[in-house]
Amino acid sequence: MTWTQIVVGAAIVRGGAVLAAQRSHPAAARGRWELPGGKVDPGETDTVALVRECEEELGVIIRPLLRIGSDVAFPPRPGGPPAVLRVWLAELPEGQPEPEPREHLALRWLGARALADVDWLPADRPFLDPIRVHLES
Ligand SMILES: Nc1nc2c([nH]c(=O)n2[C@H]2C[C@H](O)[C@@H](COP(=O)(O)OP(=O)(O)OP(=O)(O)O)O2)c(=O)[nH]1
Repeated sequence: MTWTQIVVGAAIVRGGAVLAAQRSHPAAARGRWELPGGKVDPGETDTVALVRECEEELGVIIRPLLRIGSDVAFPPRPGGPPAVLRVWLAELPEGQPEPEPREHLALRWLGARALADVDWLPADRPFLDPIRVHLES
């Protein structure tokens, strides 16, 4: 049976803004923006992977709240497994430090009106509307 690589992303919301992260690699994606997160490892649950990746990338322990949107399929890569991006709304529990860009070029908190101001990776774009709804609620 074919397996699907799940990539999890966190829409970390604070004070009406969401945290966007600027990729450093590979060259084709360098400078573009994504949600913090990464690949789910074998045997790991999605949310365990989400918390682990965010701690590695940002130095904070997030709290996932609820899934938003639907899985978005990445374009197939020759020889690679099918892969999808799956996103959770998340929060930074009180007492966590300010997120720092340990693996990204930069971090930005974007309010609803600034959401479209950065060059998001294509798979992230379908999540912008559900994120906007949460930022405006
Ligand atoms: N983490 C994350 N990855 C995303 C998003 N949107 C998007 O297209 N991707 C892509 C970029 C990567 O190809 C893949 C995520 O894998 P990753 O973050 O573990 O990538 P990586 O290059 O650091 O890992 P690796 O290939 O070196 O194992 O999904 C997003 O919002 N968050």
